[in-house]
Formats: sequence, structure tokens, C-alpha cells
Amino acid sequence: MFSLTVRDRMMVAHSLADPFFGAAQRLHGATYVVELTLWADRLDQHGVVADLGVVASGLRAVLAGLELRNLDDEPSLAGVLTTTEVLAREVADRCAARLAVGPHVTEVEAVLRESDVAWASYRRPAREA
Ligand SMILES: Nc1nc2c(c(=O)[nH]1)N=C([C@H](O)[C@H](O)COP(=O)(O)OP(=O)(O)OP(=O)(O)O)CN2
Repeated sequence: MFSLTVRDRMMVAHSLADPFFGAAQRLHGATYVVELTLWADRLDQHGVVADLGVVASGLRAVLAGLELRNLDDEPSLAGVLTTTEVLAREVADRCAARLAVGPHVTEVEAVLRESDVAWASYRRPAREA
């Protein structure tokens, strides 16, 4: 299996409205290092999983739709606990919808690193069945 990964960052504000999260129920900020990986069972005719510039631009565009915002105010995330896991799924879903990848690309994974010691990820099929 081949993979291609690009990395970017996004800064957000949010609160986690569940007593489970203790002090993080209050509004706080997070800067995530975001890694997007495309998985492919073979390479295309150019010997790549995908053009890394195109993938990096796609990830940037997706993060631009989330960053420097209070996620509590985002209509598309209304009522959602925006944990690192949930945001990883959101990024992966949006990237899968945005990137026009070839049929050899089978899966898309987003890893959100909240710090150097904690991160979460979501891996999904590259396209809807
Ligand atoms: N699995 C997850 N756990 C937690 C997440 C998350 O996104 N996924 N998020 C948070 C908070 O938003 C924040 O990142 C950390 O808050 P904090 O109160 O410091 O939580 P900790 O568990 O690290 O520390 P404690 O003080 O021991 O609660 C929390 N968890």
C-alpha cells in the first residue's frame, strides 16, 4: 500500500459542552497540526499517489473553512461536540468530498495533533460507495 501525506495547521476556538470534559467546557483555543494521508493500492501513470501540491491546496482550502473561527458558532457543527476525533472526521470527510482523486486512491485519513503527546485520526474510503 502506498501513502502520500501533507501537513498543515489550523487554529480554532471551541467549548466542549459536556461535564465529561471538565474545564474544557469553557471556551478555549486549540492549534492543531493536521496531516492528510491518501492511501493507494497502486501508483498512477505518473508514478504518484496524487500531485502533492494539489493535495496540499485541497487540505488548505478545507482548513480555511474551519480555522480562526469559534466552532461553537458554526452552523454546520451546531450541537456537535467538536472533539479532536470529531474534527478529524470532519476534515477527512471534507477532503474526500473536495479532492478529485483517481480510482487507485482507496482511503483518506486525517490526523489532528492537538499537542506533541496527543492526537486523533479518522480514516475512511476515498469516495462514497
Ligand atoms: N479523546 C479526547 N479527549 C479530550 C479532548 C478530545 O478532543 N478528545 N479534548 C479535551 C479538551 O478540549 C482539551 O484539549 C484538553 O482539556 P483538559 O481539560 O486539559 O483535558 P485533559 O484530559 O488533558 O486534562 P485533565 O485536566 O486531566 O482533564 C479533553 N479531552
